[in-house]
Amino acid sequence: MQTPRVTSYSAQVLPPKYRYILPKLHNFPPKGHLFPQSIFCRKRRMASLGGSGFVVRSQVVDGSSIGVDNGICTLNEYVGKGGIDVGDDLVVLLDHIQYACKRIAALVASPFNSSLGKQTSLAGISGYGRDAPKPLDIVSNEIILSSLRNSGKVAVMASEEDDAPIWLTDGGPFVVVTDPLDGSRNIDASIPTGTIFGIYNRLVELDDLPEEEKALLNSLQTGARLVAAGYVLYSSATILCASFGSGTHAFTLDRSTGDFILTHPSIKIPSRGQIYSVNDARYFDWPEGLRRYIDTVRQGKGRYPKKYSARYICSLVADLHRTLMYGGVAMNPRDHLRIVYEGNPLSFLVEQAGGRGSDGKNRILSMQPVKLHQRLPLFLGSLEDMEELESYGDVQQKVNPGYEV
Ligand SMILES: O=P(O)(O)OC[C@H]1O[C@](O)(COP(=O)(O)O)[C@@H](O)[C@@H]1O
Repeated sequence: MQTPRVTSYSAQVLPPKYRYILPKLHNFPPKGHLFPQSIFCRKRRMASLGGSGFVVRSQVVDGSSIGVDNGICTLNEYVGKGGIDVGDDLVVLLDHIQYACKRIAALVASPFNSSLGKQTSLAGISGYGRDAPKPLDIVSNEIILSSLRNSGKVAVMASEEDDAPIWLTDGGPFVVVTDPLDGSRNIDASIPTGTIFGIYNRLVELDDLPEEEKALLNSLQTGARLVAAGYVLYSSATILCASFGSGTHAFTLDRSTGDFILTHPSIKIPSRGQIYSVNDARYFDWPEGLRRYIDTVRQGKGRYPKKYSARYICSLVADLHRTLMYGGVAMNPRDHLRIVYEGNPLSFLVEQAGGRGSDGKNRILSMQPVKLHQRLPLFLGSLEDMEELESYGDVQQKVNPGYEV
């Protein structure tokens, strides 16, 4: 199996001449979010669930009712004309992303995934060291690429697995950034993994630039420009969590019908959690501020007078999903995760759920990426926990020795 690797464009760095221009382009088009507030999903009997007691609670999102007691609402219905109506182009794109993620879900759960993982010809691509793409990353990347291409709606795809963005369709209205299979180092132990994606509008004012250049510039949009973002968690359940700019909503795959069903409308991250999530074997490489913060909250001496617990799966999507559900902070304080594929989409989801995403100092969504594969410290979580953490000032891990695992 071959992976297309494009290497030509000068290290995928934003050329200096654009550093001032790109943020200005970001006023186009105005981002007063695309979608109307009124949300209604049509009723459907839960035939396939056979009265299992599965209930989508009626909730209020921005004053509108969403979900129907004892009824179900699929992702397609949610985003379609009877739902929030994100527009036909985005509906088509989401349908293709869903399909790709169902294929990846099947792949990671397959009895054959471990033999795939042992195709050494695909592993150990030189120069990547510990971050060498695993075969399942590569297959997942190809699945997503083919779905985006087939959608006809994507001008450019930038993937963590590719050196450069891939130009797909002239006139495609969207730009998709993705980490096709995050946490894949866990796959042999059947620990959860996830796909992360972000969707931007194509910047039409760049259309006349050479392909490589416009592909890069479109991919380096700030997170504040996201039209939609999401992750798919491959775990005991397959959960697609997404935001289209008005709240964060999770849909669970019903394996009997193949539909993603709205199960967690309008997720609100608790303003406080009692959980911190970090690889604390790195404690001795942390700066003083981060050590003090963790020492303080685990003794119950922080602003919230309870002892915090540690939870760390080492699979970003899973750690974030738990954080959205229970609150707290999920962090990787070293320069490891990437702003374009992980930082921006996940910060968008957290903010839409009422939390905060930062690099320990700055709001992620306001940062201008200057490199496609730019890495940064990433802190995502409950508003009050994040404020407390940031008040320690010095929380970014600057030394980053080569960890083996
Ligand atoms: O080794 P660390 O610093 O704990 O990093 C673990 C993190 O790296 C990831 O595995 C992503 O790294 P890769 O992009 O190299 O796969 C996340 O899923 C996880 O949260």
